[in-house]
This record gives sequence, structure tokens and C-alpha cells, in this order.
Amino acid sequence: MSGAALEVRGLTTRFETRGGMVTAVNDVSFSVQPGRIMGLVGESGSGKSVTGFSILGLIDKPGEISGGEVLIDGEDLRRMTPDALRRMRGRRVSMVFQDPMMTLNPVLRVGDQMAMAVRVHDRVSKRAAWERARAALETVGIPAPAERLRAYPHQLSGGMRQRVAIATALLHRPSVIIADEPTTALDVSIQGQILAEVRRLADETGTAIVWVTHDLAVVSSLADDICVMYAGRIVESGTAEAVIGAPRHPYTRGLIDSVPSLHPPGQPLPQIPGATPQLSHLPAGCPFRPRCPKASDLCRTDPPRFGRDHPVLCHHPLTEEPA
Ligand SMILES: Nc1ncnc2c1ncn2[C@@H]1O[C@H](COP(=O)(O)OP(=O)(O)OP(=O)(O)O)[C@@H](O)[C@H]1O
Repeated sequence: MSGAALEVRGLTTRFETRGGMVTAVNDVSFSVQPGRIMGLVGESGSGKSVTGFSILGLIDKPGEISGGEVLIDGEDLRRMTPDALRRMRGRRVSMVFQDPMMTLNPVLRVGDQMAMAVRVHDRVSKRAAWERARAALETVGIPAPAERLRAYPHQLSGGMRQRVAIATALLHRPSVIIADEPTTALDVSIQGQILAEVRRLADETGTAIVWVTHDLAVVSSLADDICVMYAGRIVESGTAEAVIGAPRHPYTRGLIDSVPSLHPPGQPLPQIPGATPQLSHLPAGCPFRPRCPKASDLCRTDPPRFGRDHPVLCHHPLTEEPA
């Protein structure tokens, strides 16, 4: 037993497309311990969201989870019946989306919908459910929570709506929350406040959080651990300190160099050349090879593999000392 709140092993998700079968999530493995925040980062199209949906078993045709295991507190979600999986969602694992209106119903008062979410899993009175909802709003730092419960979603600001969505995810004190770019649409100061609340929540409740984002600056301040995704694979993982301080994959190095706040001031901001590859037309060998400053002939022909002492998917990993 690893004691992990979430353990993902060899998760693989494919989509049937006009261009053929594409593997959006390719043999992805990671684990998140209770109370830790794992930042899942990568450019658009790298497979972050599909990883989140696959963890919850929310992949529909033309997609298919074709392999792997997803363990929440040691229980494998992929072996559960659809009914058992439904009971698990919202209770032991929940999701927060970029758009809070994916969670919130515009025609119901916040309190009514949160109370309904409580009563899906717990047989408590409506009054007790409202009280749980009020306490959850308080936990995410919403002022005057009793008043907010009587509001409709459109009467709240974007930042408030997202806090309500996070509070809703927290109602059953789940072991794991998957948060998919939840602060991307918010302005920087609101984003900073919410990130601070999320950090505090993970510390206080012990909930393990997977924070999906394209923004390395966000995870560098929030996450304990980081997994970097490229073309459906995790290419590098480690503690946030190690990954940001001494990246080993040239892709991670490129991502870090292109973040203004992680870059020495006064110098031009480099960008990773080229674009993310089409999954239906991946190059042979290493998928990052066409964009990589370190690429050799070997990278042209042989896909890199993880070795036991080699937690980076690269033939020529960087060996910088931590800054
Ligand atoms: N419904 C679908 N049908 C076919 N292919 C899909 C579908 N959903 C996702 N994919 C494939 O999976 C890839 C990864 O998508 P995903 O949404 O996980 O990327 P992402 O890293 O979350 O990007 P973004 O930050 O833009 O959301 C896509 O580029 C696409 O090739």
C-alpha cells in the first residue's frame, strides 16, 4: 500500500477520429498523497483534461479508456460497476472546471443546488444540508455565506462563482479533487486569493488535489509536485522544487524559460519553437524531437523510455544543479 489518495497506473485513453485512432493519454502514471497538490502542466492539447476526465471515468464515444488503473484510497475505480462509480463521484472524488457554470445550475439558488448535492449522497434534512452548504462556503472564504446561499449564480462575480463550485466539490470532504484550469478565466488578484485558499484547504482537510493548468507560474507557487505532459505522455515528474529548480526534460526547460515571472528580468523571453504535434501525425522516435534543441539521430528513431533511475522521458536529459 502506498497510502496515496490517488494512484494512476498506466492510464491510456484513445479516440477514434477521422485521421485514425489517437492516444490522448498514453500510459500515464502518477500518485498524489493526502493533502498534497499535484500540478499537471503542459501546452494546449497535451492531454491534461482527458487525463482528468479519465480518472473520473467520464469518457464517452468516440473515446475509450483502453488501459490502466485508477485507485482512490486504494480502491480501483476502473473495476467498479457504473452504479458504484456514480456513488464514488462527488463523494470521494470530485471535479472543478474552468467554467463554474459546468457545475452550477443558473435557475436554482446556490443554497438549493448545494443542498441537493449534499442530499444525493447523504440522507439529511434540507435544513441540515443548507447548513453544510453554508459551512462549505465559509471554508472557501466567502463572506456572508448565509446571504450568498440565497443568491442565484448570475448575481455573483466570476471569482465568487468559482469559489461556490470549489465549495460544492468539497461538500462531501472527498479524498481527491481534480481541478481543471479553475482560475484561468479570473483576474490575477482573484486567482491569487483562490490559490491561497486552495493551498490552505489541502493542508487543513487532507484532500489530495490534481491541479490541471497550462500555466507553469501557477503551479510553481501552488503545487507540491509537478507532472509535465507532452503529446499524451508524462515526460517529467518530481517535486515542484526539483522540476522548476532543475528541470531535466528540454520541454520542461522550454516551458520554464517562456514564463515571464520565472525568467530573469531584462532578457528577451524565449518561446519553444514550433507547435504541439497532431496526435494523429506524431513523428517517429521522440514526439518532442522536431522542437528540441538537444535532439540527436537516436531521437529520430527510438522513442525514449523511463528507466528505473531515470524519471524523465528523454534520451539526453539536462543535468543542471538546482538554482
Ligand atoms: N472528443 C474528442 N474526440 C477526438 N479527440 C479528442 C477528443 N477530446 C480530446 N481529444 C484529443 O485529445 C487531445 C488532448 O486533449 P485535452 O483536452 O486533454 O488537452 P489539454 O492538454 O487539456 O488542452 P487544453 O488546455 O487546450 O484543454 C486533443 O488534442 C485531441 O487530439
